[in-house]
Amino acid sequence: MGRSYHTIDSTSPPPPESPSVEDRRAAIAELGEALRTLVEQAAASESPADELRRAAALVREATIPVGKQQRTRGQIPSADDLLGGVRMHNPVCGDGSAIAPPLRVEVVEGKAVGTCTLGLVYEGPPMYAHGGISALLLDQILGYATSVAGHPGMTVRLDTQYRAPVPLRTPLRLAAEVVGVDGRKVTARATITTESEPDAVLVEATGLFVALRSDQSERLFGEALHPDASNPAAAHD
Ligand SMILES: CCCCC/C=C\C/C=C\C/C=C\C/C=C\CCCC(=O)SCCNC(=O)CCNC(=O)[C@H](O)C(C)(C)COP(=O)(O)OP(=O)(O)OC[C@H]1O[C@@H](n2cnc3c(N)ncnc32)[C@H](O)[C@@H]1OP(=O)(O)O
Repeated sequence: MGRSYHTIDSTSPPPPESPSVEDRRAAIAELGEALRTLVEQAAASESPADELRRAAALVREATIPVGKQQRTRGQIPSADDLLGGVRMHNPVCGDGSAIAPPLRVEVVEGKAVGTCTLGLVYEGPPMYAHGGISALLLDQILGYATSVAGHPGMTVRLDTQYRAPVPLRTPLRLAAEVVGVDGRKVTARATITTESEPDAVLVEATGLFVALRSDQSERLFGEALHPDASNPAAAHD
């Protein structure tokens, strides 16, 4: 993998050999699945206080092996492949993310189409998703649509219309497509529906994305994109 980690526990010996990227991805996904089950069951839990305290102690114990080798803010995860679109910890799609539903996205007839089910951990109004979570999902699928259309950029504007509440624990469908390109500015639209009623739009959004100039890309991401460049800031988190 050729990437060094900032080790916060210098007493622990390094592993005998680097496991393969595929094996680390599988392990990250396994941990992500366990974490998602934990946070969902915690959000839905009606267990008595002593059970919750026992769980808190177990979780603190589980944090020890996970924390042994940590990357800094300026280091891209070694299991990721940015150009290949692998982002293991993406908070919407990442298999390793405790907070990702995760959203599964594919391209269907030029549109980005996503599916997910939101658990009680995303609750805003009782029984329904928090509005910020809907915006998060929409921003992600809009970004995906602009990327697959060959116009990746950063969101500079996200207009969201909430027409009906998004039900939790109900299979959802998201769809997004690019509707306009004007130089570096790309406009895309997206919707959230349930899978069972794909014509009844619950939330819709229009996103404006701006493709970065190379100087902007360097300024914002240079530290992460050139890990070998001398950068004293990278030594600190
Ligand atoms: C994008 C990738 C870069 C490379 C990174 C490397 C790897 C990444 C790999 C994969 C990514 C994979 C997945 C990502 C998936 C989902 C992510 C979801 C998207 C996000 O979560 S992303 C985070 C939130 N996002 C921000 O954190 C942006 C904050 N922002 C800025 O950092 C600056 O805004 C910047 C640098 C973007 C632009 O720089 P700037 O603002 O100086 O604008 P600039 O001069 O370049 O403008 C050009 C034209 O856009 C117009 N324009 C600008 N802003 C406007 C606005 N708000 N409304 C209307 N028009 C606007 C101007 O008016 C001008 O228009 P005109 O040409 O007509 O004059």
